[in-house]
Amino acid sequence: MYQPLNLTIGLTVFAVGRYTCFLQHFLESAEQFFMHGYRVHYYIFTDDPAAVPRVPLGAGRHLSVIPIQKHARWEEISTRRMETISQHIARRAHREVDYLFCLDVDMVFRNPWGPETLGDLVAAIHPGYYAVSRRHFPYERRPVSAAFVADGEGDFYYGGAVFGGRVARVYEFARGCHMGILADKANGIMAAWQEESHLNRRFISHKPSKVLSPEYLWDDKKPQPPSLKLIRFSTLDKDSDWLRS
Ligand SMILES: CC(=O)N[C@H]1[C@@H](OP(=O)(O)OP(=O)(O)OC[C@H]2O[C@@H](n3ccc(=O)[nH]c3=O)[C@H](O)[C@@H]2O)O[C@H](CO)[C@H](O)[C@@H]1O
Ligand SMILES: [Mn+2]
Repeated sequence: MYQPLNLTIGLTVFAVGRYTCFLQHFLESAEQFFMHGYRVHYYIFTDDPAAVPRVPLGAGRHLSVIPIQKHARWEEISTRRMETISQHIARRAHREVDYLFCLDVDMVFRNPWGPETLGDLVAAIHPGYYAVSRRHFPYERRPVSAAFVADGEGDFYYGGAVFGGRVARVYEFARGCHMGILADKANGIMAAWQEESHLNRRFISHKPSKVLSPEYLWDDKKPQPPSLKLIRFSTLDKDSDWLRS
């Protein structure tokens, strides 16, 4: 239905330090399943451009490698993404894409991810919390944090590994999260789940126009429940200690 609009879909992904090892599988699976038939622009942010594999791309699909610096702590690498994404949209991506998805790299596509995921502002339900009552959501609960969520607030707990939408909306969203992260940093605080906490805070005051089910953000460590018919995008089981050392 969106095809006549001739859209370009951007995808940002970060591969810093040892996380470059995920790129091959990520990109190959994206070529197979992500937005088939659309123009796609991958933006790969990495401290090691030479480590980006040369995955053959289909017609109308582009890949740009954007060098970034490596931060020492993994929490810093992960949370800095909000700043980098918003700067990248302002400088460049706003001219190049209509929609933008921002995804974790330690993941793989297993089934089609298509135009049904397009919306002004898109979030995905975290696979660990779709069947859990709201009071168990792991929101940041310290009032001193900019990511603070009071009891009784919030509809869903979203995963930090997937968000997107129209590029202008993603800019505002990522920038807002970055501002919260900066405020916390000034106070010497790291939110409970890093940028995911800020993302969840912001989605309460700026509700997503579309919420993706855990089909779009699964975790291979979990058994597939009968209610989940199709796994489209899933976290690989990984050795976090090795990756982050
Ligand atoms: C189960 C769990 O614990 N989940 C948390 C963890 O997700 P994850 O364990 O999925 O985080 P992660 O290790 O995948 O890091 C997030 C992303 O940052 C990039 N990256 C990170 C580190 C690095 O050295 N190099 C690099 O490139 C990469 O794109 C990666 O996919 O962390 C997230 C954000 O911090 C959230 O808090 C999640 O809730
Ligand atoms: Mn991840």
